[in-house]
Formats: sequence, C-alpha cells, structure tokens
Amino acid sequence: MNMLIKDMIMKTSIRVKENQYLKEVLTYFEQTDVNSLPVFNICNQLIGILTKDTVMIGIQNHENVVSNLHLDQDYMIVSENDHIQDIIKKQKKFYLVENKYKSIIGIISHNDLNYVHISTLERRLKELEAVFEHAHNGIVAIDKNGIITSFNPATEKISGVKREGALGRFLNDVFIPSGMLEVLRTGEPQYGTKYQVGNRKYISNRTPIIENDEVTGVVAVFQDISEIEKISGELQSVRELNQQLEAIIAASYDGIVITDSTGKIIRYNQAFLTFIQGDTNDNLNGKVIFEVFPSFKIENIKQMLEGKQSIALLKKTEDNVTLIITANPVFNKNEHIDFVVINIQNITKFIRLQEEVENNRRLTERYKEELEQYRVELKSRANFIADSPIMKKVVHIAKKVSAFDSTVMIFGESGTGKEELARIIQLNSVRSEGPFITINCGAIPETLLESELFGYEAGAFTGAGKSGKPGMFELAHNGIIFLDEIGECPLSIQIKLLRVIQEKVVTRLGGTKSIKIDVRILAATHRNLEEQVKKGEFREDLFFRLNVIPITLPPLRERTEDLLPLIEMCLNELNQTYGMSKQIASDAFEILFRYKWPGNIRELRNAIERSFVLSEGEYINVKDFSFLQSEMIEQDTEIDDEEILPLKEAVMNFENKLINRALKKYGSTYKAANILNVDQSTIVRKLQKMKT
Ligand SMILES: Nc1ncnc2c1ncn2[C@@H]1O[C@H](COP(=O)(O)OP(=O)(O)OP(=O)(O)O)[C@@H](O)[C@H]1O
Repeated sequence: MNMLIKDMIMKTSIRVKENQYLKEVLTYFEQTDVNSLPVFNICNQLIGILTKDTVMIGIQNHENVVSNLHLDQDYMIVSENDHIQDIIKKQKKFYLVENKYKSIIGIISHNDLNYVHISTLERRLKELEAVFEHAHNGIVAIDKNGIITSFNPATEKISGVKREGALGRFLNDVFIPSGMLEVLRTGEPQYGTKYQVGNRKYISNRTPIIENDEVTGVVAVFQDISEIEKISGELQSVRELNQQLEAIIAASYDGIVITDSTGKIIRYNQAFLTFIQGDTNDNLNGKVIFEVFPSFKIENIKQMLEGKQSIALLKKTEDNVTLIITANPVFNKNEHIDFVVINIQNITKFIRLQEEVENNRRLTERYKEELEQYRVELKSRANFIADSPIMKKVVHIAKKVSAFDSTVMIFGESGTGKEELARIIQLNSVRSEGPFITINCGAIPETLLESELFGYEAGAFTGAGKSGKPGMFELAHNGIIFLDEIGECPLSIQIKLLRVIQEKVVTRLGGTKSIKIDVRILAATHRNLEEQVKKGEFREDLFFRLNVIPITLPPLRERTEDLLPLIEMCLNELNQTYGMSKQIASDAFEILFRYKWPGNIRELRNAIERSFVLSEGEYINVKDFSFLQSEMIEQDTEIDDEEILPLKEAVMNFENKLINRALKKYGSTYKAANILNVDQSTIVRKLQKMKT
C-alpha cells in the first residue's frame, strides 16, 4: 500500500516556455502520453500548468502563443519519494514531481493519482480476500454493535458453525464469549491471548478497527494450537532430557566421546581431555578420534562396524596407564550405524587396588593358617607334658626368661618340642598380644629367604609384586620372631641378620629406607652350633648374639617319666577326635617303653596315630607297633633261678617282671598300680628305669 510517487508518474523532461507557439506545444502532447506540462517564463520561473485541452481550445480560438492561454495554478511540487496516500490528501489538481536535485522530472494530475490509488486499493482488497478465504487461521470481524461482519472458512472449520449462520448475528450468539467485545469496549488490542474451548487450545490476536478516532469494529485472528502445545510440551521434555544427558556426560569421570561411523568427533566431555594428545584447549569436534586418541585405532572402529556390536579393549599407554575402552554402535531405523559412543575408563588405580587386595588376601590367608596352627598348638600346649624333673627345670627356665626381652637359643634334637617351648616363652611374655612369626630357615631356598625375612620393594627383582611386600621382621614388629633351624641359615643371610639384631632396623630388598622394628628373637636348632662356628659354617658374632640364653631340650629317651603321660595324651586326643575308646594292650606298652624314639615326641605322636588307625577292635596290640621293632632297646627281664645276683639287683629284676606281668594282664599303668598296691607314678618311674 505504500506506493511512492516515482512508481507511478510519467517521467518527462519537457518544459514549455511562455513564448512558445501552440502548434509546437501540441506536438509535445501528441508525441507523449502526458496531458499536462509545466510552463516557465523567460526567466525560467514556473508560472503554471498547461493542459492538452487548453492548448486544443486555444488553437480553435486562433491563439498563437502560450502566454495568451489560461495556465492552471492549482498545483504543488512534491518529492518523487512521497507516498501516494500522503499526497492524495493535498487535494491539488496537479502535482509536479522533483527529484533529490530539485529538478522537475514529471507531472501527475489528481485524477490520475486517484485512479492509481483506487486500483491499488482494489488489488489490495483482492489479496486480502484471498488471504481471508484461504487462511489457515480463523478470522472474524464484528461491527461496533458486536454483529459478525466477516467469518472466513477457517473459522467455519474450527468452530463448526457455517458462515451463513454466523454473518449478521450477535457475536455471543454464535461463539462462546471471547475478548472481542472487550476490545470493542476498551479500544485496546489484545495480542497472543491463549484460551481453551473443550480440550482444544487457541491463541488469538484481537485488533480494534478505528475510524475517526472511534472504535467501529474488531477483527480477531485465531489459531488452534492444541497440536503445537502438545509438540512444545514434548519438546520441553526432550529439552530437559537433553539437559540431564549433558549433565551426566559432563559429570562422568570416564572419558565419553560420541563420533559418527567414520570416527569423526561429534561430542565429548571434559574427562576425555585427560586422555588425549595435543592441546586440550582445541575444539575437537569434527576431528577424527584416532588422531587425538591413538589408543583407539581405525581398525577398532572397522572391527565394530563389521561385527555390528560393541567392542571392549584393554590398552596400556606409554605412560603405563591401563585403560578399558568400550565402543558401542547406535543404529538407526535402517540398521545403519548413526553414531558410536566410546567410553574410556582409567583402571590403573583399580588394578593397583586389586593387587593390594590380592596381597592382603594372601596375608590374611597366611594369618589364618598361622592362627589355625596356633589354635592347634595351643590345644596341645595345654597338654604340654613336663613331668620329668629335667623338663620341669626347662619349663621353669623358659617361664623365667619370658619376662625379659633377651634372645633365647633353644637347642634340641628334632621333635623335642623346641617350637613348643618358644610358644610357651611367648605366651608368658609381655609380647603375648603381639605377633608370633615363625620362619624355618632350613625350609626356604636361599634366594627367597632374604626377601621373606626382610621384604622387598616394588620391582626389586623379576617376579617381585608391584606394590612390594613386608618381610617377617616387619610383620613381627612389637612381637616375637622365631628363627627355627637357624643352623641352616646361609652365611650371606647371617650377616644381614646380625645387622638387624644389632641396629634394630630392616631395609627391604631393592629399598633404601630403614624401617625401625621392635622384635624379640627366639632361635632354635638341632645342630651343634659351636661345632658349626668352629668349622666356619656359622658366624661367631651371630652365634654370640643369639646364644644369650641357651636352653637345651633333652631327647625323649632322657626323660622317660614323660613317656607314659605323652602316650596317654596322644591316645586321649585320638579317642576324642574320633569318638572312640581304644586302649593300648599292656604288652604293646612294653614296646613303646623299650623303643629309643630317635624322632622324639613327634615320632611318638605319629606312632600312636598310626597304630590307632591300623589297629582293629578296642585294643592296640603288639602287632600294631611292628613298625617300631628296629630301634628296640635290648632288655632281658627273665630271672635265672640258678644265677646268684646281688640282692638289690635280683629284687629289681623280680620287681620288673612283676610290673610287666601286671601291665600285660591289666593293660594300663593305672590298673597295674592298683593291683600291685602302689602309686601309678611308681610304676611309671620303674618302667622308665627299666629302659635306661
Ligand atoms: N612337652 C610336650 N608335651 C606335649 N607335646 C609335645 C611336647 N613337646 C613337643 N610336643 C609335640 O611334639 C611335636 C613336635 O614339637 P616341635 O615342633 O615343638 O618340635 P621341634 O623340636 O621344634 O621340632 P623340629 O626341630 O623338627 O622343628 C609337636 O606336635 C608338639 O606339639
């Protein structure tokens, strides 16, 4: 509607002079489409407008020059950029149009202007009609009385009311009240007003029609936005979901990268930057993942594309970082891979932790074993037999030294109870609550013994664990270490042991740090250490360090008073364990008393167990001990009636014979003592005497 003057004028540069001949001027009109022209005087001043009709009449009246004709003065000068609707209001007969240089470039009459204006309006109206008829939005207009004057097909469709039934009727009789009447009353437009009818939602713009400052009607344009609202609701949830997803990806400690099927990065999180090579400030979107993250190779994505399923990779980087990389393809409807989600997890700490857990598990297992051993031993210790005067003395000394922190060296044949004695010392010492660590120096190969005793640092030698390991000395901190079979300890270790004993610190293999320890040392050997020192097999300085308090355990054959209680203890234990009540036949007893027991108490225990298991019935008989025959002490208890012996000896022989007979008949020393009317201890003592 905003048409400019320059868009419609007939441009002409013709300027009529007041002294020009009319015939000449007529040719101007005939050659162009213009019907009027401006006239200038000899000083080139505009003096009026000359129309074609005036010229024709002038010629008919035999006039010659322009100056004799009537020039129209009802004109004004307008700019070529003025709007038609502004100019039309001026109500002049002619408008001379000038350009920006103030030169007259054309002329237009008021009639022409009106004509153009009306035809523009008509065209405009047609356009609006087309819009009105075909608009998707409903358009309704009312006049100042609220009577419906316009009602387009879209409104019919939305409201279900026919146009014929709506036009000419009062708005509220056709529609559920809307704000149009309010706009009519107030003259205030309402834009973007939402309202609901039934389950449908609408949005409406209501504009007042104002003529001469008076509201003469209202036009409302409205639209059904139920679908849009639904979609926008869905869009909102998608947006929220997207935000949540963004937050999850950003907060993840794992590196997350999303690529297309060629590996081109679409999205990634902050954690991913810790795994990449190159500048972390760079925007990685659009780059190929293989270039910035070499642990994930092009072959990997190919493998995933071919398999059409997730892949998981375990990778170790140059910096010794272990990664688990998983790549998951996401398929579209056509089964094509839309994008790939790659997750990178640093499991280095986890692996270290796993190793530590494994080490702790092993340690716990060892403690458990030790505890079990301890439990078993404690049980047997409750039954520690020391009836013989010599053993009573040994136990007395052991208990005495318990109260001090001195190093004790226990000597004794194998199986005499050296470890048992060490336990007694520990249990009676102030360190009884602390650890008791036993190590058999003879049972561990030299190469391992050092690391077992002193521990090692991570990577100290091939096969050393990643987190290192404490040695027995460290484990015995605040407790006791029992170095069994110390005589078997290699010289190379002896020197290190000496250092630990003297300086009270250990240094782990492969380490430099000195670790302070507070450990009491008990050692034991079945060897003659002094002999070993002489032969140069054992360091003298270490010997003196260890041999602060020597205790020697006598072999079983030298403490026969302990034999019978030991046999009974073993038998009781076995009967209790298996819920039986076996007894040893008296003649079998004889074998046990006459046997030399080179393996001492351990051998005795084994022998009783073996015979217990192999014997049939309630009694363990001579034949069940047949495996002991070789080491028998020769003894003849028969008395030769003819032989003359010293009386004391003869009495003793007879006594022995009697005791043996009673034992044979009644099976136990207790019953034999009862029959012979003496104390059981007397029987036992005499039996032991028989063996020596
Ligand atoms: N006085 C005792 N009373 C009861 N049982 C004992 C006694 N002495 C040792 N034993 C038992 O004898 C077995 C061997 O004892 P221990 O291991 O202490 O001997 P050891 O001298 O340390 O042997 P080795 O020199 O071979 O290591 C164990 O089963 C222990 O319980």
